[in-house]
This record gives sequence, C-alpha cells and structure tokens, in this order.
Amino acid sequence: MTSTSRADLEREIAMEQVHVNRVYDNLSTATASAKNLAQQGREIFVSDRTDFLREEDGTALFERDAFAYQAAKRLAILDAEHEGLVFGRIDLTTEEIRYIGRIGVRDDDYEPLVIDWRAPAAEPFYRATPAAPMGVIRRRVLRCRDDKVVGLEDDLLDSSVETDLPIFGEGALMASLTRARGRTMRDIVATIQAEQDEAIRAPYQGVTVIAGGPGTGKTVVALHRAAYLLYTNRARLEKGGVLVVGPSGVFMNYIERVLPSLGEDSVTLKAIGSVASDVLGIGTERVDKAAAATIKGSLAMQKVLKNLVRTPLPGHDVDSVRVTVKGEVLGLGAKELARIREQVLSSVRLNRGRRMATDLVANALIRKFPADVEIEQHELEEQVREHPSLLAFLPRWWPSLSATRVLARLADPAVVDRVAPELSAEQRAALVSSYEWLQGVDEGDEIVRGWSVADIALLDELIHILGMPPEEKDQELDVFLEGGDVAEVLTTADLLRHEKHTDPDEDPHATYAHILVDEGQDVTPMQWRMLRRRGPQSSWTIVGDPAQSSYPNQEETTRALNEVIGRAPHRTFTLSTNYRSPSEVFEFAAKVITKVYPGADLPKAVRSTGIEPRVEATTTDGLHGALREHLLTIAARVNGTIGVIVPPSRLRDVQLYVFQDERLAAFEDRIIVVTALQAKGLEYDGVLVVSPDEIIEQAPGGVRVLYVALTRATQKMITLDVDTSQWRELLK
Ligand SMILES: Nc1ncnc2c1ncn2[C@@H]1O[C@H](COP(=O)(O)OP(=O)(O)OP(=O)(O)O)[C@@H](O)[C@H]1O
Repeated sequence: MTSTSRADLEREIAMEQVHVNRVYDNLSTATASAKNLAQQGREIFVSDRTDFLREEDGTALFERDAFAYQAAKRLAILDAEHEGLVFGRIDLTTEEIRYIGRIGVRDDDYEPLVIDWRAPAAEPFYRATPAAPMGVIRRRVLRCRDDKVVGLEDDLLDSSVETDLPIFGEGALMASLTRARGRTMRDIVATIQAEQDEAIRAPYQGVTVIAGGPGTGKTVVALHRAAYLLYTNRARLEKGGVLVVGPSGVFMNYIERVLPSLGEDSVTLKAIGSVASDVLGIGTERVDKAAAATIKGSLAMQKVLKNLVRTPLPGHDVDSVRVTVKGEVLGLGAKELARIREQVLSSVRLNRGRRMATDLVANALIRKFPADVEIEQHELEEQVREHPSLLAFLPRWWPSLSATRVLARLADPAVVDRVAPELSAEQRAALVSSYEWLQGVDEGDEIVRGWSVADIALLDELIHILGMPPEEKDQELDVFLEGGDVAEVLTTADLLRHEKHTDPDEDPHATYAHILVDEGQDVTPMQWRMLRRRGPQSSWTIVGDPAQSSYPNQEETTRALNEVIGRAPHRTFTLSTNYRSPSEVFEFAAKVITKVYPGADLPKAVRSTGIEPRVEATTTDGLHGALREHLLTIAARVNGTIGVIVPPSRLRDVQLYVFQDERLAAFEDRIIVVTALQAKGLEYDGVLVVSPDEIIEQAPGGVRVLYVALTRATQKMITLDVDTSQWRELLK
C-alpha cells in the first residue's frame, strides 16, 4: 500500500532508527572488545600456549575479533559527512529482513545486523527489478545523516505477493539525482542500478572494460568496483596494491572521497601526469599544444627515443681512442667503436653497458698489439685497461644518461632532424617548439620543472631504454676521471635510488595487482606503455568513451590498448543510462557528436527539466559583460556549482575577470573556471560553455572535446560564441 501520510512516515522512520541505533551500539562495544580480545588472542599465542585455553578456541576467538576489529577500523575512516553506515533494507518473501550497509556488522551472537554491500547476500538489493524480483518484495533506501535516519524511499518489487508493507516516497534514485552537486563526487552505494551492479561485481581476473556515453556512471561504478575487489580479494590486493589513474589533479580531487566513504583507504590515486613519479620523482599538469601532444603520444616516439639514446651527446661524440703500450700505438676508429656500441646496446641497456663496453674496447685494443713484439699477456692487459687515455675516454664515450637530459635534447632542431627523420617537417617543428621553454635552462642542472603530461610518458620510456644506473663504484670512477663534474652522471642514479630493486636489470617501476584507468579513451599509446610497466601481471579495469577522446588517432590507441589486454580474458559492460544531464541538454550535445562520430554510444537521459540549453553570442570586446550577464542568469536558476568551460587561450582572462567582478563575488565559491580538457569527468549544476569554435580549434580531439564540455551540466547550460559561430552548423 502506498502511503503519503507524514505521521506514517515519521513512525516508519522511528522504527528504522531503532535498528540503526542497535547497529551503532553494537559496533562501539565490538570495537572496544575487539581491540581488547585481539590483543589477548595474540598474547595467548605468543606467551602462554599451554594455558587452559585450547589453541583452537584461541584461534576462533582471535579470528572473530580480528573481523570486528577490521570492521571498526574501516568504520573509523568512513567520512562523517557521508550518508550513514546503514543505507538499505530488503524485505524478502521468506519474511527475512536484510539491512545493507557500507560495512558488515554482527551482534553478540554473530548474527548479521547489517550486511556489507559487497557481500553476495546484498546482491538482490541492487539487482532485483519488478520483472525479476529475486524474492524481494520491497526495497527500501534509508537516508541518514550521520547516525540519524532522516528519510526513506521505497520500491515495491513484487506486487503479486500479499503484503501489508507500506511503500513510501518516489524512488531513491530520482531523489538522489535531483540534489545539487558539491565539489566532490559522492558514492552511489544506496542507488546502484542493476546494469551498474553487474560491472561492479565482474570477476577480478583479466581486463574489465566499462564503456558508455557521458554521465552513465562509468567513473563512480569503477570506483565501487575497486572497493568491491578489495572486499572480495583483500589479501591479494592489499599486498599487491591498487592504482587508480585519472586524467588530471582536479579530477583526482573530485573523486578522492568516494573510496574512503566506502571504507577503503588503501588505494593509490594518481593523475596520468604523475604516474611515473615513482621513478622520476616528478609529476605535472601542464598540457602541450594539440600538435605536439599528438606526436608525443604516438608510438612513433619509441623509435625517436631509441635514436636519441644512440646519438652521442655533444662533448661525448669522441670517435677514436688511442693508447700506447711499449711504444706501440693501439687505436680504434669511429667504425670499430660504432660496432662495439651496437653490440653492447643489443644485449644490455645503456646505463648498464659501461662494463661490457669497457671489456670490448680493451679486448679490441689488445688484439691490435703486434704479435712479434714480446709482452706477457697479463702485462698487456693491465697496461691497456689502466691506460690513462682509455680511462679518460670511457666516461666521455659512454656516459651514464639521465632521462631528463636525454629528452631535453629535443629542443635542438638539428638533433630532432637527425633522430626523427620519419616525422614530417611540421611535426618536427611542433616537437621542437614544445621544448622552447628549455632555452636558458642550465645544461648541468637536473631538469625537474617544466615538463608536460605527455613528456612524462616519454621520460618513463627513456628510463626503460636506459636502464638502471651503474653501480656506485663505477660512479666514483667517473667522479675521479671527470674532475668532479658529475651532475649528469649522478642524475639517473639519484632518481632511481629510492626504488627497491632486487635485479638491477629489471624495470625499476612500482607495480600493482590491479590498475583502474579512468577516461581511458584519452590515454595515448605512449601512456599505455607507461601504465603497462606498472602492471605487468595485474588485472585491469578500463573505463572510457571513445566519443569523448582528446587523442585523435583512435586506431593507434586501440592497438596500444590491445597490447595491454594481450590474451587476458576480457569483458565489456556498456552502461546505457545518463544520470547526469537532463534530456534537453544531452540531446543538444548528441546532435553535435553524431555529426562527426556517428558511432558514439548515446545513453538515454533518465530525467528531463523542461529547460532547453540557450545559444548566445558576443564579441571579444563584449565578453566580460556577456560573462557577467549569463553567469548571473545561471546562478539565479541553479543552487549548486557553476562551471565556466573555456578554450585554453582564454583561461587566464576569464579567471581574472570572473573573480574580480563585484556582482559575481556573491557566487564566487560556486564558480569554477576550467578548460574543456580539465572538465573531463567532472560535472556542474550550471554550465557556461565559452567559445565552442575555439574549444574545437585548440584541443587535439576537436569536436569530441567540445562534446565533453556540452555534457557536463546536471541542470542548465548556456553556450556563448565569441566572434564566430561556425560550430552551430553541427546543430542543424
Ligand atoms: N546509480 C546511481 N545513483 C545515483 N547517482 C548516479 C548513479 N549512477 C551515476 N550517478 C551519478 O551520475 C553522475 C555521472 O556519473 P559519472 O561521472 O560516473 O559518469 P561517467 O560515465 O564517468 O561520465 P563521463 O563519461 O562524462 O565522465 C554522477 O553524479 C554520479 O554520481
């Protein structure tokens, strides 16, 4: 029976409060006694094994309380702002009642008071539908603030069963979707939908791809999947580690509360520009201009970097060595040295090759000693190997190289012409100009600042090509020989020293048991190679929507991704409902994308507001006035956040204006000014998209990136042309 009476609802809430109180009471007693008993349990095993308590009793006690202790520990990290420990209840045809919560809690008799949402017994809460009720009559979502029940929403799932269970509310999903958004993403644990639940609970092994259009919950589902995997594979994943990678620092801040709100804090979150901080010690957010970003992301860079490593540094391009033993001059020329270099590099990495190169050069010189001049073999060897000319030659000819010093050479057009003959002249020019900032940087200094996000994958590739630095001993030799000028010699070593290695020839990167990549459509082929080094044995969750890609060469990206997937079992889930944007906003955006990408996944919007997006125009001169007018309009209509999405070239100007305008000051803390690339994965209640034409022109993904901007609004959107309106052709 559907009930609307306020008094009935209050009564029902009070009844649920009784159960919620019981859960919290139980948990606090369990926490105290668990800590206590867990400690005692340990003492029994350590100090008093022959005591009256039999060992198996001790084990049982210890395990039980370790469980309670774990639960309490995880509860302690639950975010107090979040919506309570208990959030759901199902009433089954068997008259069983199950409460569902962020973690499981049991009473003194070990009976469950709340079931962890990830446990199999909680599945019907998410999967049951009126068509397939799975034995559930009524699903109830409890809305709590801390430990207080403040509301509830019911769904009747099986109307064929005679029941007097009351039904309240209009459904939890709609209630949750129409609430204003804050600055960070919330968990959806109370309202996960059936198709999302399937992706969350997919098996651990291999590769799980979560696809679907904008706003279908791919990100939030993937994060719940991470929490689910930690629950079902805790031992393996806590030891091996879980890495979550997203497009930017802003995005990582946006999602960072979701896992702790689910009771998980053992996951490493990294923006793609910081993935290689384990070996480089640096991370960055700076993005290159479109042309340079495209080249730097491409697999063509693999060859460019290999060539770069093989091309001697200026000052190190010595092409002969000469030693004198017993008056005989022994020498090697450019050709012989080049042959030795190739031989060494075909079997070891450059930074590990000095010893082998030394042996080969010494042996080649020894072979040159005339057979008819008498000398003891060991004396000849010693004289050659320890000859000051050879000792001075070696570090010059075979210096240890740091990745950053090697990459910095791409600022020189002559070097780029030499190492990248396969790129077009325009591509080479774009590459060189992206390193203009290196002019004026002191050659001897380690270059830590200034790199772009795309450079990070190149630096990581270089560390892979160059290998581990030589042993400490070799370096001391270098110091001695080079008169103490060791900045270059020590840099790679410095960067790598923090890492724990067992085998010096292995890659030094940190590795993880599971890697979750969000906005996977933007990961360039070179970045996939960087990620794969962090998970040679890992399982993967890859989230993405090709229609929103900012990397233009889809075919190459697919190839690189297939290398990650390899022969591992893989499964794809395509989510089909847009929970973010009202249908009016999404249909507008869909028109634009289908013109250039007819294959785009177009989800169905779950709600409509009746408010159509507005299409406005201004000129550069009138921009400030227009910004004020439209932002005031949006602020008057929506309660939550307001995103101003701009082309990169206008970012600073718009930021400065918006935060200085007196009339906008009242809304300052609700307004966020970002580029379309920075807006990836984020959402705002109201959105003002500034200069769509320039957004298309300045982003590597063109219209796809404009599509990202047009799909961020949860309520209201205005587009604002500046000077030109060509993109409107796409709306026809
Ligand atoms: N089952 C759900 N219950 C409540 N809210 C949901 C649900 N599923 C998704 N949402 C909400 O919909 C919005 C969009 O989700 P999310 O950002 O994960 O989508 P996405 O598919 O990653 O989008 P994009 O491709 O644009 O980055 C978020 O506010 C999310 O909380």
